[in-house]
Amino acid sequence: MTSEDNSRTRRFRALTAPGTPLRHGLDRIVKGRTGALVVLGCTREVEGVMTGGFHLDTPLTPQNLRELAKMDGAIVLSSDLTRIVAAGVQLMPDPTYDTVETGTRHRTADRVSRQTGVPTVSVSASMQMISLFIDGERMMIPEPGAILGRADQALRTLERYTTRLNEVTNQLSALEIRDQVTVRDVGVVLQRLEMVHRIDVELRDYVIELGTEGRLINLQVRELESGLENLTEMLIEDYRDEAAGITFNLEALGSLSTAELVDLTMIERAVGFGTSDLENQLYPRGFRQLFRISSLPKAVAARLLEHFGSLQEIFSASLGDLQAVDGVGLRRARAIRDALAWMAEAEFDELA
Ligand SMILES: Nc1ncnc2c1ncn2[C@@H]1O[C@H](COP(=O)(O)OP(=O)(O)OP(=O)(O)O)[C@@H](O)[C@H]1O
Repeated sequence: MTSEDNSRTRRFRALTAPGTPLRHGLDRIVKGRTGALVVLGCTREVEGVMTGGFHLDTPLTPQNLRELAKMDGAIVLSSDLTRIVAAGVQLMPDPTYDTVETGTRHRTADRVSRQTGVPTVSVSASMQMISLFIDGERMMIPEPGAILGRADQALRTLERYTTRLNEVTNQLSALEIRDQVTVRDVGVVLQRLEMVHRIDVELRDYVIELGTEGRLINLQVRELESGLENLTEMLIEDYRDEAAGITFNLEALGSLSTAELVDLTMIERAVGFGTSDLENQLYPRGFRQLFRISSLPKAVAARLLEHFGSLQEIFSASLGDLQAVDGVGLRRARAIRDALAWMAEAEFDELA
């Protein structure tokens, strides 16, 4: 599936998520056990398969949808999903479109969606189930209760993963300050970062499917991930060194299977550390550490690194040395020295 397909599917899943008028209407139909076939747009291709029925052009409200679903035939919505264009429509898609669905309602929904490219929704009267047919696929629209259970479980996993990620990131900071970082130490952080990323993607899908009921989950996810937002970019700034053969391609982590992700040598190979020895020492530039000094403007931090070349050099710089950098006066130089001293103390405690 291309990313364009993916975002189209996400859009329609969002449109059928709890809180939308369409979903309210569909839920009422499920409760009323009547079933329905709804075409989510009225293009020329859709008009080509429509016969009979009533032309309405009435607002899409849960009540209207529920009432019109009592009639035999399909309901056709306007392409912006704000109006009901027609009801009681007989759809006549080309029967040569392959479908594995059983039951005429679901077969028709599948064929119409494939033939016209417009998504359709079927509500099964016998199974009390809502399905979305889009781009040749059928997706069940689960009940919010079922998604909430899964989302809750994923949240608990995310909580464990972010705690561990914070732990290994703090350990990495301590080692960076001691100048004792190895490929293994960075590999462990990347491993944990990717695990958090994967569970985050899963949770984002749940949030979309839950619609308005997903707001709390969304807040909890943001809360758990606060402070981790720029970690990927900072690690790249610190460790990518093309000249030394360290490609540090973090996108490659996404191609590792779950089994491969637990193996640090696979991570090292995918990302590209320029060595296969996990105990090999690495020399971070120090972006991540400097950006932790809140009073220091980012531009000045970047200039400091450019001037000194590495965090270790900044650590051993005198007040006078620091002031040689554009934007650093005596006060700022003192603030940098104090912050670094404080950091060193805190990080040595971390390793103790
Ligand atoms: N080609 C079609 N165009 C419009 N509506 C249709 C079409 N085919 C089926 N339907 C609608 O689906 C209804 C149920 O048909 P049928 O019992 O064959 O479906 P089903 O797939 O077994 O559905 P369910 O899972 O709801 O029992 C029909 O009464 C009609 O309202």
